[in-house]
Amino acid sequence: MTQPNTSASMQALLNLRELERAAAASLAPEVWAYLQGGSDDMVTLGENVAAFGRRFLRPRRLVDVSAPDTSLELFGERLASPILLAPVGFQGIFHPEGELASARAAAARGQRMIVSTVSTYSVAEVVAASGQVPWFQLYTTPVRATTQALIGRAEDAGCQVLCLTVDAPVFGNRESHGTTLLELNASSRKGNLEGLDGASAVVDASLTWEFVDWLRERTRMRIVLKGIVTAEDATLARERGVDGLIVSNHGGRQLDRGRASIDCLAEVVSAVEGHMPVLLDGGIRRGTDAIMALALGAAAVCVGRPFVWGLAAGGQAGVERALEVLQAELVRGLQLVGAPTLDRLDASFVGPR
Ligand SMILES: Cc1cc2nc3c(=O)[nH]c(=O)nc-3n(C[C@H](O)[C@H](O)[C@H](O)COP(=O)(O)O)c2cc1C
Ligand SMILES: CCCCC(=O)C(=O)O
Repeated sequence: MTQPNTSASMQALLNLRELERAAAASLAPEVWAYLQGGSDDMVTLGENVAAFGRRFLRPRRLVDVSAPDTSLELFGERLASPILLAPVGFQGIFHPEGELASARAAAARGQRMIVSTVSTYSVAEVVAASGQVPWFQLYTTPVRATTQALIGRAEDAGCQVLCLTVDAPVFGNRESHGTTLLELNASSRKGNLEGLDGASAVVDASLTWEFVDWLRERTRMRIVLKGIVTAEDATLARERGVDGLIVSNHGGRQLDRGRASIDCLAEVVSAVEGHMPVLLDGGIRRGTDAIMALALGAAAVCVGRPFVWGLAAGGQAGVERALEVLQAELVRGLQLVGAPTLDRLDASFVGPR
């Protein structure tokens, strides 16, 4: 049964699980499988969520939490919330308004969106529709001139932050959704790549750290590497003068049997020694998950599937609801753990069982 796209029906959905159920009912089975799926046996996909479940909060008492504030400064910008919308490609398959709806919702809530290279609508269309300038996620084609033109489009749209995805030299083995990704890549609209030569291949198996230098010479955007999961690579990124990192395993869709994102965070944070912000994505389903990540050193977090559940269930209103639910959980969680502002959080708030 398809849900009516009204704010009122979205308001009735109490948490992300309910939005997930509504999304499942709205999407064709192959689109649902593409959204939910991962690689191989989907061990890492499950771990991303399970690893939050193995951690517990250590709340502090008798702290004045009457004026909670979730704002933060990131790359010279004041953000209202540390929860960002992760880059998710081909959003037009989840709802006809795709990224335009997601971006309008993000703008309405003062939250930042990251637009994928393979977005249905171009980053310029997203800016025009929402009035918000997103971050841009970069997949590279083997043709450097094409990549350069793509970066130019992001710059022309006003983007200040470029997230280079580094966990996809090839695509993961997506048994759960068969050839859907390849078909999408071949047949879906990709607004950012229209009119560019050699734009059908969006990954480049020959990419190395030299490409980060290449990027640095060609753009003034901040460069963030998305997909770093080890201290070793965090150190290399720091030596290359990268501006930020996103600890991520691509929502368990690339390498299977890698560790959960939250299990990779501490070593990455410790390797960068405060020299750049470290973000995290993967498995965040409740405000308390975000609190754990922030307490363990993440400057901010991104959610992927959760906002897409909203998009599928109710377009812009659905994305707004997903973001609203998570933000309300974050605020209440901060009050209940005794940390009215994000800078009060540290690792002492998280413990094992
Ligand atoms: C349907 C789908 C499409 C995605 N497309 C992209 C993409 O185009 N670029 C990218 O860097 N990551 C992509 N990702 C990964 C997300 O940015 C993010 O790392 C992941 O979804 C986070 O995990 P979560 O879904 O548990 O929040 C995609 C994820 C999903 C579920
Ligand atoms: C061209 C690939 C984009 C989608 C993607 O990154 C994913 O399905 O995980």
